[in-house]
Amino acid sequence: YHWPSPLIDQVEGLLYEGRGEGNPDNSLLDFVGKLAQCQSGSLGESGAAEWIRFAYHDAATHNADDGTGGLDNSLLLELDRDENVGVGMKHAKADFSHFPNKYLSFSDVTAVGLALASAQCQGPIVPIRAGRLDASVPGPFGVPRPEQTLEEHTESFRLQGFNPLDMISLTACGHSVGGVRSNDFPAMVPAIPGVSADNFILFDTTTALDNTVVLQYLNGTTKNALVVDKNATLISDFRIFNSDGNVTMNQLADPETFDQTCSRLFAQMIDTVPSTVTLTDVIDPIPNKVDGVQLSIGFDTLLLRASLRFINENDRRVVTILWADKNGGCTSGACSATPVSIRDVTTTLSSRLGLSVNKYDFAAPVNATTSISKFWFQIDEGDGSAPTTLDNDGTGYEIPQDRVLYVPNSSTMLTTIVAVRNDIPPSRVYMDVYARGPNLTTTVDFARATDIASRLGYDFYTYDYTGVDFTFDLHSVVNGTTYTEDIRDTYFATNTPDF
Ligand code: HEM
Repeated sequence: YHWPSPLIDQVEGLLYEGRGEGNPDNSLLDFVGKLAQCQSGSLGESGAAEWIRFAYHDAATHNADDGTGGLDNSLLLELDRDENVGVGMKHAKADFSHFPNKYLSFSDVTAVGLALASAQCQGPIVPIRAGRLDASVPGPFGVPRPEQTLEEHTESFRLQGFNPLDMISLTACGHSVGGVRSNDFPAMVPAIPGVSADNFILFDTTTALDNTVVLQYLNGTTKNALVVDKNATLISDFRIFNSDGNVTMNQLADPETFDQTCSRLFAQMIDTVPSTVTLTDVIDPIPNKVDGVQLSIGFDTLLLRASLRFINENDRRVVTILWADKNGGCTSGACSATPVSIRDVTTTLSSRLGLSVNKYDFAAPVNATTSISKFWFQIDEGDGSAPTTLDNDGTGYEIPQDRVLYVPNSSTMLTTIVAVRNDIPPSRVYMDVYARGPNLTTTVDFARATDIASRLGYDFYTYDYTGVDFTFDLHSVVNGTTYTEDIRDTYFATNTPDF
């Protein structure tokens, strides 16, 4: 791992760190807030269950014989099919769609969603890899339906890459959360007369992703509609669960076996990708991670924002950021700073791994004339050992340019403000907009922001973009050379602490 690694950085962040802003629901982009919905609603609907079903339905159209399909986001193009019926699908789509960008595919977000859903609902820890690619055309039909025969289901799981025993286990793992909705399967789940058209029969009596569904099936108390429905055609779970004489279900009655099996099969399911796709190694927590790097402009100085994240807590730890000016030295005489805040950003997943994730935030004043070329950190753990230097394996953390800078504190979700060096006037200032997806949505030119006075050798430019939730690259063209600020996010417009 070497910083920056945009894909790894983002997936690792989504998995192991929250936003730590006190009120996670403030943010459109907060996975943890959405995941409070392990169970939500009076009927027991579960956001986590919706995310897991979504992941399965996307992966389920893999064809192991020719290596096509799998977790590739083709599901978004297949949601009008009967086999993908359900309001839960639309919820999951809406939840995930705030996250993809030019580095992060929708299908990687879906995989992360499954891991977070499982962790949040006391289910197994699921190892995550990244690098999935999103399909641009729908895939074949093939998601299993309740009315199909055991033979059809066995063949369908074979094509997905699962043997008949895996089919039993994976179905039990999936059907340990959520349930069947009357709106989606009215033949199985009737509306509650006079009360609600929207009825919901849970697969088991706990909201946890645990083996209760197995135990209740084995002891005959199950209410799982796919086991006990009076229409024998629709009881696909019953046919699958007892297809080996209940040997597998009896094994899954042991909680540890259930957890290990579900971890393995969920991982296999989300790693089911077209044969042309190569996934990264499993993404483990990065011990000392730099992120949130943003050179911006304050009133008297430039401002270098950056965070250093640790996965263990230490009250005695002292962290200093140091930097070199444009010429590699420190002619301004002031090139170090201490943190402005220390935040706990532990997620359910990281806490279940025994980690205590905390961020040291810096907003370092950088002389606008001498500027900055790179930064690094000194860490004193306060335990008597010698302080250590963290410098990205010797290269330092580089700031590639200071010609075009995002100004998050002056920007809003609707108005993007950038600062552009004015010693040599740019011939063009523009941004490439990615509206939460891998593909370029549009390119727009900035206009001078006449209401913001120039300062520190920078002019200000503005653009009102009607899409409120997007990532973007900024560019300034100077003497034929294009300077670029890679992947900024409207998220920071309202969520950058005001130092
Ligand atoms: C033969 C195989 C399967 C059949 C026929 C099947 C069928 C169904 C049906 C009919 C529902 C109700 C959906 C609704 O009312 O909206 C459902 C829900 C669900 N299924 Fe499956 N399923 C199968 C396998 C799986 C697998 C392998 C997984 C995941 C590993 C999975 C995960 C889920 C989840 C999490 C829900 C609950 C969704 C919610 O509460 O919103 N299913 N399934």
